[in-house]
Amino acid sequence: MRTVFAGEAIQFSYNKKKPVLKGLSLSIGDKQIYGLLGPNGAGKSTLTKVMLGLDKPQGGKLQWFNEHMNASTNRRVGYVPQDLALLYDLSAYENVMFFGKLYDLKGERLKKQVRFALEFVGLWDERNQKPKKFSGGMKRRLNIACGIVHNPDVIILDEPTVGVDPQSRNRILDAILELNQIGTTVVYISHYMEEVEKICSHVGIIDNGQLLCQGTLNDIIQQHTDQAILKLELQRKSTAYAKQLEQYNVLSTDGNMVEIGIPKNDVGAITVIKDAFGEEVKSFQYISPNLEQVFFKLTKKNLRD
Ligand SMILES: Nc1ncnc2c1ncn2[C@@H]1O[C@H](COP(=O)(O)OP(=O)(O)OP(=O)(O)O)[C@@H](O)[C@H]1O
Repeated sequence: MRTVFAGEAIQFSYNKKKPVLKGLSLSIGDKQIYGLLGPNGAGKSTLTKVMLGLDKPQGGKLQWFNEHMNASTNRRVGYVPQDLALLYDLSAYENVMFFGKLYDLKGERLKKQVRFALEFVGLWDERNQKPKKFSGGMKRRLNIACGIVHNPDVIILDEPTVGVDPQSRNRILDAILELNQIGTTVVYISHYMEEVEKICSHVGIIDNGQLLCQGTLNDIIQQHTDQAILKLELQRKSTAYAKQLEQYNVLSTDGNMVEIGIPKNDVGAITVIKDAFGEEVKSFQYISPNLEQVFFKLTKKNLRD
């Protein structure tokens, strides 16, 4: 696998008292969809700014495409910021043109790329409208078109689905998958665990300015989880079964709901527990180990805390 980004022991602080990135190392491989996860304040945006060369690290080493960052590597990286970066008095077409020109595109190539970007996000028919009339989802899609107009090899998207309707969200996720299929490496920052599980091939979890783990989605789930969860809905309040529940690894109880941790590859445990409660079981649900569990185990926080 070719590495497109390699960061080693990156250190960064806005002021001397409080380091934000504390010797963080991570690597992103060619054509990956790399999900960058971390609780609020973990340092994701700061890391992104350092990766883009907008902030200079005080220590460590970083390389794009096996080179030190320079004007030519910068041109190969696109960025879609969390805050919409649009010019509201220009049309959608003019917005994308503007960003294309910033990357030195000209003439026919510029026009072709603007058309490609707008078609890609499904806004070609609306190209002459001004974004102030757009819905939240359309603005987000235009933001993405501006980030991909120069056909970057890597695109970094910072929470691109925040505040959009489900239809636009699906369009955005499909567009990201399509971009990846045509060879673009994607760095995807999101607070939505289910989105990361749906589209990302690789995941890195950071907290407190350090990388806690990185790898393929499957490897991370396998390595950092030891149990699955069986959710039981019982006929009576869970307190009525206190004695019976003693022998299990009860994770939580709420009314007549009980969550029991079971060894992740021990499917037989489900039958044993169900049989033990017999008619008392109203319904049950098996939750296989997932990224949310890994995140909670490593950070002791929920992603949206
Ligand atoms: N411009 C700044 N000046 C001083 N401190 C900052 C600045 N920007 C961020 N910080 C601090 O750096 C730390 C990391 O913030 P950062 O925005 O990188 O985290 P994040 O993981 O992107 O969080 P979120 O998920 O909330 O966007 C936080 O403690 C934050 O308060």
